Amino acid sequence: MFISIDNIEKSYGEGENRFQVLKGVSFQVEKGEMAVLLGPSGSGKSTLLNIIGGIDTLDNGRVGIDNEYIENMSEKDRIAYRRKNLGYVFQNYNLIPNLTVRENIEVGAYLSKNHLDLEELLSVLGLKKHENKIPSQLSGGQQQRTSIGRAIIKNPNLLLCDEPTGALDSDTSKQILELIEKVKEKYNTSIIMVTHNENIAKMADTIIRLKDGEVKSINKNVNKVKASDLELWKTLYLKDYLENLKKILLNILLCFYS
Ligand SMILES: Nc1ncnc2c1ncn2[C@@H]1O[C@H](COP(=O)(O)OP(=O)(O)OP(=O)(O)O)[C@@H](O)[C@H]1O
Repeated sequence: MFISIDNIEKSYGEGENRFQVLKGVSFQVEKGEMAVLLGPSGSGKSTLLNIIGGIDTLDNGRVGIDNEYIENMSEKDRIAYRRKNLGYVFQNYNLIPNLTVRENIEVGAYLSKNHLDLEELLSVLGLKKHENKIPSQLSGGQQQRTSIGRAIIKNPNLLLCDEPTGALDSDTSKQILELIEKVKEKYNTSIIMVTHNENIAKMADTIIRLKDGEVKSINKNVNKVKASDLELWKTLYLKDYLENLKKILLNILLCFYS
């Protein structure tokens, strides 16, 4: 097994305020496979991703990539391990504001001896004509393409994506998901992607459902959908509809009690 997440436990706070966020989470991901972590807000998805990415620490359990376990390493080896194995894509891009697209991606290349070819990657990302712009001159989708480039240029074994389309409209979201799918197929990258969107999960090889810090189910996705065929608008429409309904009900209540 390529990526092995074994019995992860994590709590925040002390004494009476102690709150267990992850209660023994285990799953595996094969090389070149995409796993989606699906679950409601507060179920522990981002905490888990941050632990796998070495951004946060765990209380119990272990994370292994290709039989290397980060918990057994010195700080120096841990940094080298992160550089070699991990790329991170966040919802809010986190680009360096005064560097161009090309320079932002190049930052990732300096972290690896085995990096991908920058010119080829700029073409794969569809960013060739924007390469000399700085982030404030880009659309949200172009900024997210740049952040995917920065994460992937070092040719990591594992790409971690935390709600990568959370700040984007449905058309741009689809383009970004198509790009993530293309990267996975071209470079055989393993991907763990966090989302609360059931429709996005349909593109995964494996769907892992989390609830209250526990794994509720792990399913191989036999009816996998290509990113280009995902129906994202339905979810957004339902979300907008529920939001409007909530506002209407609140207004009725306010009228009633005022
Ligand atoms: N640094 C922290 N200190 C204390 N509690 C935290 C910390 N980080 C997360 N939590 C708590 O852990 C729980 C899980 O948070 P997490 O962000 O992992 O959930 P999530 O499933 O990613 O939610 P969302 O979809 O809303 O981002 C939440 O109740 C949150 O308040």
